[in-house]
This record gives sequence, C-alpha cells and structure tokens, in this order.
Amino acid sequence: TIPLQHGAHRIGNRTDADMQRWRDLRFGQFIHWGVYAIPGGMWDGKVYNGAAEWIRSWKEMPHEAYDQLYKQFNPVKYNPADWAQQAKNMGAKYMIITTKHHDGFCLWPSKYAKYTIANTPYKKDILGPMVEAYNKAGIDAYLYFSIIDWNHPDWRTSIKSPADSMAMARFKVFVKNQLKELLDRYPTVKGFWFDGTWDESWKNDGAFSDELEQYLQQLHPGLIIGSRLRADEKGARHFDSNSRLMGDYEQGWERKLPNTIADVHGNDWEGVMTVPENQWGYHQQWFGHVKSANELIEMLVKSASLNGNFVLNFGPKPDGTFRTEEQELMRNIGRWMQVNGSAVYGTGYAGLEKPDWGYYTRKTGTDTVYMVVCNVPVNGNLRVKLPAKQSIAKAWALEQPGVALQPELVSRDEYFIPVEQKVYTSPLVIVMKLEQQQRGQGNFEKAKT
Ligand SMILES: C[C@@H]1N[C@@H](C(=O)NCc2ccccc2)[C@H](O)[C@@H]1O
Repeated sequence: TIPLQHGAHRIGNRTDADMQRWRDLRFGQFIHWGVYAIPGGMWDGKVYNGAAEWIRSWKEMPHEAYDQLYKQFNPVKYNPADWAQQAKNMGAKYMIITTKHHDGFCLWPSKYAKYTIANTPYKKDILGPMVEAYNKAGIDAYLYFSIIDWNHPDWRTSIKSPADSMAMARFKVFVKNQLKELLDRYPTVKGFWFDGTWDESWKNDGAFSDELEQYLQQLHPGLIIGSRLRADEKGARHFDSNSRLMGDYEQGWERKLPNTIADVHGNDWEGVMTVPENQWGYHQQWFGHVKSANELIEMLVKSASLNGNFVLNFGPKPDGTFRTEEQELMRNIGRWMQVNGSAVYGTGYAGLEKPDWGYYTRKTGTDTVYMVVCNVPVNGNLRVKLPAKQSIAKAWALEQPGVALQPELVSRDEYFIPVEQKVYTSPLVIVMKLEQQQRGQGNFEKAKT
C-alpha cells in the first residue's frame, strides 16, 4: 500500500450507535431549495434544459440578472411543520436540506456572508424552523453544503497563481467558519452532505479536506459525513490511493444505484435520486421521464436490499409549497410505506441470491427475511433459493400475518411459494422466518412430514 497522510483513517464501516441509526433509517428526503426556485428553469421566455439549480451557469442567464434574484425571495407560504408532516407521511426518516448550493445563497442568516436569507424580503432564518419541525416529527436532519460557491470572490476552481492561493486560503477559512456556524446554530443535526468538491482547487488539497472532516468531528462527535467531501494528498476522491473508502459511507451514487452487492464493496452507501431525470431545484416544466411511486418504491427497496440508504429529492416552489406532483408522490409512497415499511426500516442485504421476482431484505441480525415482489411470475410461483442447510420455518403475506403460506419444496434448498394471479397496483411483501436445518433432517424427509 501507498503511505498516505490524508487517506482513509478507518478500515471497514463505523460501528457506533450514530452510524447504526443512520443505517436503520434507510429512507431520506432531499430538499433542494433556494434562489434558483424563482426562475424555476426558465428565463426570458426560454426553457433551460439543464438542472434548474444550475441555471446561473446557463449562457442565456446573465450572472448580474441571477445575482439580483435574491431580492425577490419571499416564500410567504413556507410552512416547515407542513413540510415535515408530508415527509413523515411519506415514511422518510431523515432529511437533507441545501443550506447553500453552488450559487452561494445561504438559507440561514450567516454572519460570514451578505448573500443570505437575511437580505431578502423574507428576512427570517429558513433552516432553524425546518430542523425543529422535522426533528419534532421524528425525522433526523442533515445539512447539504456546497464547497463550490459561485458568489464568493475568493472561490477558485483551480489555483493558477500566488494570488489564487491566497484567495483560496481565505475561502477555506470562510468555509470552516460557516460550517462551525451551522453546527452552533443547529446542534441537533446528525451530519453534513458535502457537494461541489470535484474542482482542482479542492481535489488537490486533500490535506484540507482531511483536516476539515476531523475538525467537524471534534466539534460535534458522531457526525456522519460521506465520501464526497474527501480527497487524499494524491487527488484521489471518495476512495483513497489504496482504494480505501474515505468518510463514513460511499456518497457517489447520484441518480444511479448499484446493481449487485459486489458493486458496493462491503461499504455503507447512500443513493440520492431525482423524480424527473435530472432536476434537483424547482423546474416549472418537468420534461422527460418522471418516476412513478412504484418505480421509486422499487429503488428504495433495491437500495435496502444492497445495504444502502435511498434519498428522494424534492424541489419546493419559490412560494414555499411543494408542487402537486411531489405532494401526490409523498402520499402514494407513504401509503405503501405505512403498510410495508418494516421491509425497509432496519433491514439490509439478506445474503441470498437476487430473485427474478424482486428483492430480499433481512431485518438486520435476525432470521426474518422480507420478499418484496415487483414482478409476479406468470407461472404463479415465487422461487426461493436458500443457502445449503437453511429452510423456511414460516412464511406469510405481510398484510395477512395470520395466514401461513405453504412453501413447496421443489428441490434441495429450493422452494416455490404460490402467489395469487391478480392485478397488483404496488409491490407485494411476504415475510419468511428462516432456520438452520436440524442435524440429520434432510430436505426430503421434511417434505414427507
Ligand atoms: C446532489 C446534486 N449534485 C449537484 C451536481 O452538480 N451534480 C452534478 C455532478 C455530479 C457529480 C460530479 C459533477 C457534477 C446537483 O446540483 C445536486 O445538488
């Protein structure tokens, strides 16, 4: 291995209570909200085809015009208690809020910047009431923070001169000050979600990203910070130059998910997902494929089945309300989670071969395995293949706990569980209790009894 000062400092996953709590939550709500919601992906009668929160970088949007928009930010309908209730109804157990996106606009009255909510018609802190409302609803709060800051005069994408070095040095002090300010103002937050760390100026300063992570942990022990913050001293990101994961979980799964357990290399990980193909901030005209509740439920279950968390993004409107499509989604996903959440919360990889009909999740540390059926087989049977010497002690549909299903043993360690041929409007969940076979009790003897 290559000797590193600023690579991963831990081999393997965190085992402390804060991290176990994060693991068990499994389902989060991302919120991208800021000045970019005002144009909402359109300007001067033209539609921006990029991600709405990047509209400032669009050639049709003059920087001066964008940089005045904060003077119109006045979300008179903003009601964090209502947001929290909708998130709770959806079944989200944690929330990640953009404190400051790449444009540098701060949703809190930072004393280190002028480009903040304090200097808008709204004036009041957005974050405090949000964190409070979500925590009150039993939802943990995490803070998204962009290192890239297009508004700050000292931000540099690359260091090309001594002047750049001095500017970036000032910028790093500013970043540290803002992060400490956020922890001082919102002490109940459980972690940071860093973004905007791909530019050279950051990638080539692995030492600082390492020191910053340690500084934050020492300020607030137990914080959960993903791999995207980190670079090592050779410019390697997420994984250090010895291929060891930095940070507390792999934070690279953005708008994509791993496909097999091999893809996650035994690490904790989190996938973050947009409802349309690529819009995080509010866009007035969603175009392309908009994901359905069932599609997103399947992604959530797939994530849990591969030992990961799934965070679904919402982009509130400038008036402080969620668009109707997003409200509808929260209700529809919530209806399924209300009944079937136990197949997601506190679960992980079941250690079984992925079946054709859907996903297995296992209640962590138990013999309880959930079968989440997304593709009902035309032969009417759910094939369950177990490792040698394991058998199904009991099986039942989650919605009919009193009705024992009769798995048919079709070959050694393989069962068929019949599934009703009908129209399914959402994934079906079956619960199995597995057991180690008693000594000497071969499979076929079992079938005879
Ligand atoms: C969570 C999302 N991350 C921001 C983003 O710029 N993603 C695009 C991107 C992702 C990975 C490397 C470079 C650029 C988006 O604006 C969202 O905030």
